[in-house]
Amino acid sequence: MTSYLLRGVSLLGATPRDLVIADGRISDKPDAEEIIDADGLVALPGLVDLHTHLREPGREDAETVETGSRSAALGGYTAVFAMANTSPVADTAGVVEQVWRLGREAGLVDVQPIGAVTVGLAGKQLAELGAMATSAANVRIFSDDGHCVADPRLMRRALEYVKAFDGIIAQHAEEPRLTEGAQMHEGEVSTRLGLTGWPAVAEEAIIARDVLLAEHVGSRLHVCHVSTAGSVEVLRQAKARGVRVTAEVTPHHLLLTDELAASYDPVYKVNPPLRTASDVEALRAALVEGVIDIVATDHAPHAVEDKECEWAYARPGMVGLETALPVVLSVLGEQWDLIAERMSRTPARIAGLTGHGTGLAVGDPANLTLVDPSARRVVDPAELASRSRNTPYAGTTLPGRIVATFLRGEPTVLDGKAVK
Ligand SMILES: NC(=O)N[C@@H](CC(=O)O)C(=O)O
Ligand SMILES: [Zn+2]
Repeated sequence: MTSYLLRGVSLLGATPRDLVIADGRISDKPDAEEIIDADGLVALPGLVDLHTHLREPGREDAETVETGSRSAALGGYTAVFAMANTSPVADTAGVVEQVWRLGREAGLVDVQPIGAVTVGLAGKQLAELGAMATSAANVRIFSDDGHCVADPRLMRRALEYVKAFDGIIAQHAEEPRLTEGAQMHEGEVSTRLGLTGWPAVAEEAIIARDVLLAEHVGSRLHVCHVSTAGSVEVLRQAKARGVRVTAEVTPHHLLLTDELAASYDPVYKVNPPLRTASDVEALRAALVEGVIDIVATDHAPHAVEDKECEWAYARPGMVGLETALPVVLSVLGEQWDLIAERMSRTPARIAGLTGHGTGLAVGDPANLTLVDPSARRVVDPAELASRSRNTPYAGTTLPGRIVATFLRGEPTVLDGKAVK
């Protein structure tokens, strides 16, 4: 295993120093076989994404575990959690083990499968949560993401079931009766465009219900892709009462608004939908404050025929792994410790993922990423490593370039390029 000396690297913005990586760990050895000039680069613990769609098995034309892993590594990630809405659905030990094994074979990031809460994501009966938890994939997070676990009795039972092993139910909060036929955020813009709206209350009502259920059961709830100011207030109250709830926000909900739907370009169609400028403002404040715990990408690759069509027929979702850190940098500025907290340490802690999200101290596993904060890049969809091109940032200039990523001391990205 090659050892590396990162010359003049800044740990989270601190005074530049040399950092040695040897035998897969941060080392106190004085030198190394390879020297990397890290002048002007900032080291962050490798990013951890709790919400990635990898599309394998079933839609390998949109993404595979390998292409998604490469996209993740290029974005500075060393671990991603793969959502269960594949085909077949990841609702058995067999499928989660398959995804886990494919991740290990690709060897670019640690791929941790999320198991479905209900069989086939159909919301009717609980999936084999226990079998997935005891499988080689060691599943601790369960989600029907893409669908809401709308039945309150099933949600209660799922929370009760995972409590035994301190598991988490990650909810896609969308009351389906309030979003029938919805195409975008319900508000001024949807009225002007004549598109059916997805009201904020469809999200807020489910979060309010679920924090009460989680409180009642004493179990852990995680709220996926929080998108409204009202949701932030529900979470704030629940946390103040001591409910075991955590929440994520996506980079796109921190930057983009529903005004973009006026272009009718389906690249801006996503669930939950892009909201208003005042929601964006509330989400940013909640992330800084910690009412929202983490940033998660909701990387949702889609094939051209599912995206480049009429708005009403397009699938919702955007790719996000390769632009997440630049978007967050543009939103938060160079608050490196906060970025490390929200994109690496806290997601690792929520998931109970050891070896990731560390302090980059001597002896820690060398899972880290090097960023050039002074670089600015124009996003070109053709340059993405993801198999899909549905980025809302085409032609946008974003700050920060991910120069290198290390997974247990092995580079997965060097000089901004994937190593394999
Ligand atoms: N976010 C999306 O718009 N789409 C996701 C599902 C989801 O996260 O809800 C997908 O799987 O495409
Ligand atoms: Zn979702």
